[in-house]
Amino acid sequence: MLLLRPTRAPLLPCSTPFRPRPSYSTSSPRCLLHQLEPDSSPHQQPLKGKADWKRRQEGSNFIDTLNLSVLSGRGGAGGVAFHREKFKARGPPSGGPGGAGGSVYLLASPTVTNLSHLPRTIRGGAGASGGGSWLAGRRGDDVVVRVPVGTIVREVRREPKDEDAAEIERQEREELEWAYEANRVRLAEAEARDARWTAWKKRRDKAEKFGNPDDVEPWEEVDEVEVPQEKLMALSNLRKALFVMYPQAELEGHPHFLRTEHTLLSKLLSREVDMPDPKMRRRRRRRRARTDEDDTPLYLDLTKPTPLNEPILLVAGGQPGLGNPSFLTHEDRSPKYATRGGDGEMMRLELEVKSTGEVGLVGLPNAGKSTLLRALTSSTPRVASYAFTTLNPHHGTCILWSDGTFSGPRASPSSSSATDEITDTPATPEYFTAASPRPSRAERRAQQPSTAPAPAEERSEVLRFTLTDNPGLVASASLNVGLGHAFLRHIERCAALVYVVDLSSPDPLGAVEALRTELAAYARVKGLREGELEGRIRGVVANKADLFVAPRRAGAAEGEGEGEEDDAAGAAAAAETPEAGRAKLSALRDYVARVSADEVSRGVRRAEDPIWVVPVSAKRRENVQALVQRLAATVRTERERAAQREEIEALEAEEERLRVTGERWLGGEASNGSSSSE
Ligand SMILES: Nc1nc2c(ncn2[C@@H]2O[C@H](COP(=O)(O)OP(=O)(O)OP(=O)(O)O)[C@@H](O)[C@H]2O)c(=O)[nH]1
Ligand SMILES: [Mg+2]
Repeated sequence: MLLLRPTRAPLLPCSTPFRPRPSYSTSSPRCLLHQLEPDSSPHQQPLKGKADWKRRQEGSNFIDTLNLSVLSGRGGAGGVAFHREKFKARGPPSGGPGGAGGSVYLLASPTVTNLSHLPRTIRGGAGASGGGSWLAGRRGDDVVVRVPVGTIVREVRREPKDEDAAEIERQEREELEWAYEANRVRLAEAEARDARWTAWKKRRDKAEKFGNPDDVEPWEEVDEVEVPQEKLMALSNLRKALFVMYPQAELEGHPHFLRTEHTLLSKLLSREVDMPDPKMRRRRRRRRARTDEDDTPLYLDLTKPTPLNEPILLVAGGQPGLGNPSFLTHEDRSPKYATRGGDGEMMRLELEVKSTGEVGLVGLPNAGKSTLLRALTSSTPRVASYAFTTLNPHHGTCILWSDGTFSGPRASPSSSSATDEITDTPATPEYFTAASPRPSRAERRAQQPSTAPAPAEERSEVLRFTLTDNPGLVASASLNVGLGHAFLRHIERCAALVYVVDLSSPDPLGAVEALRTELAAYARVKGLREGELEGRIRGVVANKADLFVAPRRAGAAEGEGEGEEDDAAGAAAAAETPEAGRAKLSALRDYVARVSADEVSRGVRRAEDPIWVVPVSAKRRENVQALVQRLAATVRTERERAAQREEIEALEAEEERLRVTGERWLGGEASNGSSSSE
């Protein structure tokens, strides 16, 4: 997590210091900050557009990569006002402080699944100006950007060309120096005039009291010192950007005002506060570095949901301006000026969502991944008998109960649909094609049984894990061919992967081989460890096993002798006998065992993680119970390993902390020792 406010001085010392909103904690360490990932390769950009286009064609507005700008709001100006009351003609200054600008925060939320709800530019609200009667201006509205869990956030810095930046910087600095110089001359002049006036007034009062007032020379104004026009101009411009004046206030020769101005200009010169940008000449300022070593581009990997009360600060809102009571001093009883608010900041971000399911389903198009997800969870991805039905990842939760059954979170235990065959999703939604109009909600409610389903016998939840159905992989997806990386990025995060192959296809072994090759190639392209993705494969689901069962053969046999077409169908069906299915399955098992052993020997896979093979029929939900048991065992092992890894990391971090502290302590002792010996 990030610091929520930069530790930056307000424009001027102020009796009411700016405080962040109390609901946000500022204590979280900035643990996820890394250097920019090396692989944000520009060649992915056109294909990203292609993936989004294809999704839109299918009527989906899923967006998993997005470039956006976040801008925080400007702080409101302080108010310049004086209290007015009956019988009190000249009340004290009563301008309220301005409102702070709105900040922009980031929150990884499990309630969003993609980035389609985000506009390209996100702005925090501007703070309102302070009013009279000590009324503070309204704070600018904070904005919380919600992104899915699993989003990677990278800051993109587009620095202006070196010469431009240097030229603007030089010009700004020169104008500041001129303004400072002009202010210094005018301040010295005003202070001298003030001193002269005090002395003259004293003499005149004395003469009026004790002698002849005519002895005192009349008051004479001294001509102003010549200051070059451009310096006066620079001072006047900066004054407009820094202060709000009371209408028709004469502050030109006012020593107290000039002194305040001098303080502020000195702070600008020493870079304690930022230069104001009244003309938005440089558009918006980049996010300020919180500390010197903190000026690396932001990189966040949001693998866990962010606590709601601790959103991550992206850009802080502008500081509020101070009202004129802040400048009340013994000498200046009616300050006729207030400061303007600080500018907001801007940051350009590149967001990339990488899904974080625990078990990812990987397979060629049409293998039945979506059908399998529908069979195991209550998620309802589209199912159809053509390739690339699924274009973005779908998540589902599988719950295992103590009585050995399983269900998705919404599935009712008594629901009969748990055993129904999963049919393909109709191309056109039913309510467009249905002859009779769709029943109203009231009618549907009336049709429902009046009594609630009987509660299931006592059972408790044993395990709950998430499954991700991913779009189908094609050959050369790792080279970003087709919609390659747009699909592959979503399997990078799954703790365990499972291949789904169509057992009825001519070459299921070839399918496994193709998937392995793609994963290995993608891992290489992404600079992952060798075998990183292949090593995560835990099993193979041999789907569509129902196509090998007797009824089909029997159905085909019925058609025998009814013509040539039927002969062809009969031949195809003959290939799909249970014996053929068993032969294919055992060939697949042998092949997978060989692959597994090979990966163990290459050091990519642990010996205790051989790849299992489970034949299922996702469509008919047959043998899925055995599959769930396998998946549950895998998830349990992975969770144990993750917990162990976290423990080891925590221990290492603690060791490192002790080492650094010890070194500091020993270093301190050594230097003390040497100084005492001297
Ligand atoms: N007979 C039979 N058909 C199945 C089975 N599983 C899936 N199918 C059919 O296979 C076709 C493709 O299923 P999908 O679940 O859409 O396949 P997919 O792998 O998600 O495909 P993509 O999303 O395009 O990658 C559909 O027509 C399903 O009805 C099964 O176990 N048996
Ligand atoms: Mg699918």
